[in-house]
Amino acid sequence: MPSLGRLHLITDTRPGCDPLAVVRAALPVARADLVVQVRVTDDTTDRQAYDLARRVRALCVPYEATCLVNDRLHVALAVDAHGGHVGADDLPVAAARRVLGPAAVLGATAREPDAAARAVAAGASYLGVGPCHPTATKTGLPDPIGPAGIHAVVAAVAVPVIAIGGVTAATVPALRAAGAYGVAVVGALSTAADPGRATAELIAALTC
Ligand SMILES: Cc1ncc(COP(=O)(O)OP(=O)(O)O)c(N)n1
Ligand SMILES: Cc1ncsc1CCOP(=O)(O)O
Ligand SMILES: [Mg+2]
Repeated sequence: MPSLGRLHLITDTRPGCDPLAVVRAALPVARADLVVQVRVTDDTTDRQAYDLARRVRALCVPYEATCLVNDRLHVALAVDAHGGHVGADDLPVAAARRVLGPAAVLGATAREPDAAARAVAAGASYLGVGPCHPTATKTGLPDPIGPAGIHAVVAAVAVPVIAIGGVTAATVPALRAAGAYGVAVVGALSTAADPGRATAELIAALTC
């Protein structure tokens, strides 16, 4: 299993976005500290998801960056990704582990300590925890849990906790102080005027 990167770039495939351009800008800056999670909108076909994931996987190779696929684990297997990420509407964690196999990176979403501990017992190798802060990227989420909510989960599990939801370079220090191993971002990179520079700022915040 590759060591987990601290900066998780989640692809933004909403209209007007260019996810491959963002990945290309981030990779030379973050290199093996980068995890690219291929996440597509629900109306994306499996063929389109496969094509994007195949390209992302190839881009990651020279940088030894990790490539994961959100939700669609058959796409993860098809492109030989390092693993996948599942949440409450996806395959249960134990089933996802059976699909991906023992060596894969498997992330699971958890918002509170009990669910987090259950996800780890079922085979999650890291947890995506949030939303930490308000986000415009995903609707229908519960209230933000803040750094204190992150800390509660960190105290309950022994796997890396990746904080997600409204994360920017400015909010990283408090999340790290709460025990987050890393962060996952969509908008902080996909809407950045200069995604390479935004990547450098996030990496600097994560490593100081
Ligand atoms: C690192 C990380 N954490 C949480 C999520 C959210 O996953 P999920 O709850 O399944 O929601 P969708 O992303 O599928 O809409 C994530 N993708 N990555
Ligand atoms: C998929 C997801 N799950 C919880 S928050 C979120 C979206 C995070 O996007 P952003 O980094 O733009 O707030
Ligand atoms: Mg999901």
